[in-house]
Amino acid sequence: MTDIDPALWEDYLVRTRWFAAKGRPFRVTTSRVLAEMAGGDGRPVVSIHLVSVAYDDDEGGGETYQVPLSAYPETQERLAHAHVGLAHSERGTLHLYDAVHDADAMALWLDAFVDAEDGGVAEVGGLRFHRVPNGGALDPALRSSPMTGEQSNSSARFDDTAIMKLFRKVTRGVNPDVEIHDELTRGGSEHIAALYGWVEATIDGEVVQLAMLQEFLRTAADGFELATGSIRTLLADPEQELVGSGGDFAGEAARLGAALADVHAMLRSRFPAERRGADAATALAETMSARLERVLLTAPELEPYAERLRALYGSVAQAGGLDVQRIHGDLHLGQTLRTAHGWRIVDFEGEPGRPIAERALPDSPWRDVAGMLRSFDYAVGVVAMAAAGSSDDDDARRTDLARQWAERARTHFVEAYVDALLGDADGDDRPDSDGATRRLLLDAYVADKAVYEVLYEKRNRPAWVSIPLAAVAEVAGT
Ligand SMILES: Nc1ncnc2c1ncn2[C@@H]1O[C@H](COP(=O)(O)OP(=O)(O)O)[C@@H](O)[C@H]1O
Ligand SMILES: O=P(O)(O)O[C@H]1O[C@H](CO)[C@@H](O[C@H]2O[C@H](CO)[C@@H](O)[C@H](O)[C@H]2O)[C@H](O)[C@H]1O
Repeated sequence: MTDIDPALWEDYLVRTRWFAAKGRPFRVTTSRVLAEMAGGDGRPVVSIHLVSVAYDDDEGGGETYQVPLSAYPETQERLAHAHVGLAHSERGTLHLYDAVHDADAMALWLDAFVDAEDGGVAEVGGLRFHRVPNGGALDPALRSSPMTGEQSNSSARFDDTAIMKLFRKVTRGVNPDVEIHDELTRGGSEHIAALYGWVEATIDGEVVQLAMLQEFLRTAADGFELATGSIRTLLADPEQELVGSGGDFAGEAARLGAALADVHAMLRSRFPAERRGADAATALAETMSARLERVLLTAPELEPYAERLRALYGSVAQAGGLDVQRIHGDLHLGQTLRTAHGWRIVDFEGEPGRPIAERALPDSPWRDVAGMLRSFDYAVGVVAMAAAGSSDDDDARRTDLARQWAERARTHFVEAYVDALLGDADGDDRPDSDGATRRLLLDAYVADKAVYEVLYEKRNRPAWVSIPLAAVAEVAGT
């Protein structure tokens, strides 16, 4: 494959969901072909490109993205929606498509995983395909289809058997999603999708992990869809009482809280975890304050709440200590799936905006708990936004019911989490489980997440900024 014109990459990147730079000025600095998998038998040649971008704004910085392309000498009507552009090679003009959408291309990944066999490794075109011992059996006849949800990465499922997530932002070293899934799979966690394998390569002597293969959860329903569905059910009949109605989410929220506590307990036992001293609380407060000051530059609408938030973070600095362990790091309802066998948590990659090395550091589990609390609030906010404009006499009652829904979901989630935490076999009182510290940390993490979301929404879904802004106003007590 010959080099691809930077203008083609720039035009393509802004059309994708996974490109993080929405609205920021950027340029493609380099692109290179990392690996190439030969086609044949009606399959395309697939080349895996690494495309680096630099940002031309005050924030600066840059990222490298993985872009696998399938190349055909003729245009492919079936892939029109995934067309990337044209390239010129010694083989003539090639029509390039996003390989994740191309079942004939994804078959090359599947074949390589099949060749790796249980617990083994296969090398194909510069990539290493690893299979975990006792992972699922893989049939080479499985057919892939791309997942269609809003994603930071790109996934394709192989029928009902497995799902492969291709990491879009590429960083050197172990990917936290692979690392955590590997440990939790070995530990036999019931609340994740088991890891089947992963793909990696070596660049300048360092490992980069490019994709992850997991159990496909056939009966899964997205947690955020379930929550918004439950609110819609509730509001459809504003006469009804929440408790005991079909729209009450308290039971699901409690089961989710217990599932998170179980995952946290296993993470505590399989990764470093410790009680840190006063310095850790001060450092946490500084990190939260630094985020606030950074986001204020782009979101001046946060200014009226800034003083109160600084005071809240100031109290965190006085907390005296902090229990830390490996956590999820970007937990929200969209990272949870309700299956016939209970809740599962997915996507342990951490917060997409943070450097990968930072995401693997031990952190407070209350960050995850707060992430879920924010998500209950989002579910209510999204339903309210969809209903805006259509007003009737029951509006006040609906607002009240939605508020009750969020309150019950929050309370049941946290109570079940804390109950499971305190009932943990180790019997000690970690992490930060005294009530006052917990409430302080939860408030601060909720505020910090809402501040993060203000920036996230401004860049990705400007119409949604009002949801986290309202949360900031609430936590700032204004
Ligand atoms: N093991 C799985 N089985 C079924 N669906 C899954 C599985 N893992 C993820 N999904 C679906 O794919 C979506 C995106 O997965 P996720 O890991 O969150 O990707 P990203 O890192 O791109 O955000 C999830 O919200 C879920 O709907
Ligand atoms: O799932 P990702 O790792 O890509 O997380 C990013 O995108 C999320 C949106 O898809 C974003 O989550 C925010 O919106 C959700 C509703 O769509 C809501 O449930 C979350 O509470 C809210 O934070 C997440 O913040 C971002 O990192």
